[in-house]
Amino acid sequence: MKRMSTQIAPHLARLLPDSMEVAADNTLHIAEHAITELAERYGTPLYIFDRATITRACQRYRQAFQEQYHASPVHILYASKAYISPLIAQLVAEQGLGLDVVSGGELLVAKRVGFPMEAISFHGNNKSEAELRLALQLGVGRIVLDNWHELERLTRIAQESGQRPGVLLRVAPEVETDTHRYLQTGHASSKFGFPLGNGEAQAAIECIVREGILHLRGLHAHTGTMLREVRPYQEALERLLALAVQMYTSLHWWPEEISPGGGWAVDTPEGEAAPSVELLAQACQQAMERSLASIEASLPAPTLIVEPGRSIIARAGVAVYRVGARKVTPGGITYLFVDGGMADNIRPALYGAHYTALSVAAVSREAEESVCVSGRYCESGDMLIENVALPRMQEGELLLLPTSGAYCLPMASNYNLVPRPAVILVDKQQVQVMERRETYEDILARY
Ligand SMILES: Cc1ncc(COP(=O)(O)O)c(C=O)c1O
Ligand SMILES: N[C@@H](CCCC[NH3+])C(=O)O
Repeated sequence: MKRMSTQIAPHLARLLPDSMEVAADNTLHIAEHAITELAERYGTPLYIFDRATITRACQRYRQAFQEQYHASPVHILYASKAYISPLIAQLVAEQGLGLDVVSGGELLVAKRVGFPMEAISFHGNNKSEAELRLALQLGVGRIVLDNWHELERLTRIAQESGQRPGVLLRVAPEVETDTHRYLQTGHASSKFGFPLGNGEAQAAIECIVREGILHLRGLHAHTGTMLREVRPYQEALERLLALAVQMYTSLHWWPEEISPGGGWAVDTPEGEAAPSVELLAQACQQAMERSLASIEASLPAPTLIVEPGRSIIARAGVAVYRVGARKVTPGGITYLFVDGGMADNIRPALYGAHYTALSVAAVSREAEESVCVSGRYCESGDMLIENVALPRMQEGELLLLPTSGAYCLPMASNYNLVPRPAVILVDKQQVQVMERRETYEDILARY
């Protein structure tokens, strides 16, 4: 194998999984498996996850917080909405991380692998009665309450079952973030959380504490995703702690746990590097220190919970498509049609997210043309990449899209009744099928 840095521009190499290399024949390999062979064996579109990259990302989070954050104990929960399968849940548990789930489905994946339930936070803004009952039955560590309806629903279920579930109160901390409008979650008019400014968060805490039916373990906020600044994390922590002080004064209630959520950015194809996780850990340390120093009473620093999703899994995953056709329009646009598209990756259409692509078999060949990588779906907006420079690719060649590990498959659909792709997890020893390719039988079985 050759070092990738001599074959691929450094800003592109940084987007690839740790175990990806360029072989002597100039084709891409992952964990010593030729991508061309994996595509032959498992078909395309194929999503490939690199075990080593995920493991290191988990370790990096743990180490960064161990070294930079000393104010209180820390729990790192992997946000499974970014991508989950039983194998990923197992891997994350082996690395000592907990899990953030957002539905009964994600919770059942955790259950299937015997994930420690105490290490799970159950999120969502409209958890059903059945989902709440499931969480209670499984003994989930904390249910994150989003609104009054959930509070009432869970209180009733807890009374009926005689259990006292642990809960966090999700607060909309009124913190602005510099990210796509659809990715902002902590502003005053966010759909998530109890508003802070109008006193609802305070009233909810009072209600839970006075009733004593639920065990209010702490406070939670999540301000957005693809965040490159530490400011929203600091502001969220400071506002949550200020709220805690207010509630201590009025109720003598103090949180055991506090969370500024997840949302840390990853490197972009445009060459914008994500700030380090160490920086995030330092920022949390500063915010906790500052806030606690301003409190007169001597109160213990709450355990910190962080919930990274994208920054654990995005770079570990690549999508491999086969080129089916090319078309040059009279207007001069060259389309490269691939066998997947918006149904396995809605992010470009939904958020205008940018991806880049490499030719699997001709990595270091000079770019010869600018193309629009377009999917197979019946939508003009089905463009995975509007404009990317590539060597001239022919029908049958393989195209690889880096940083496809987060929020592509979890948002995949059966649009046009196309079966969903196969997903594999690789390391040097083995290739494991995480999700078999969906079949027409699977699709028809639902009718
Ligand atoms: C409550 C909560 N926690 C954590 C995350 C994970 O975000 P990210 O994948 O950007 O780290 C999200 C998603 O935005 C979220 O809504
Ligand atoms: N699905 C989004 C992130 C939403 C995270 C959940 N609040 C994305 O692709 O970036």
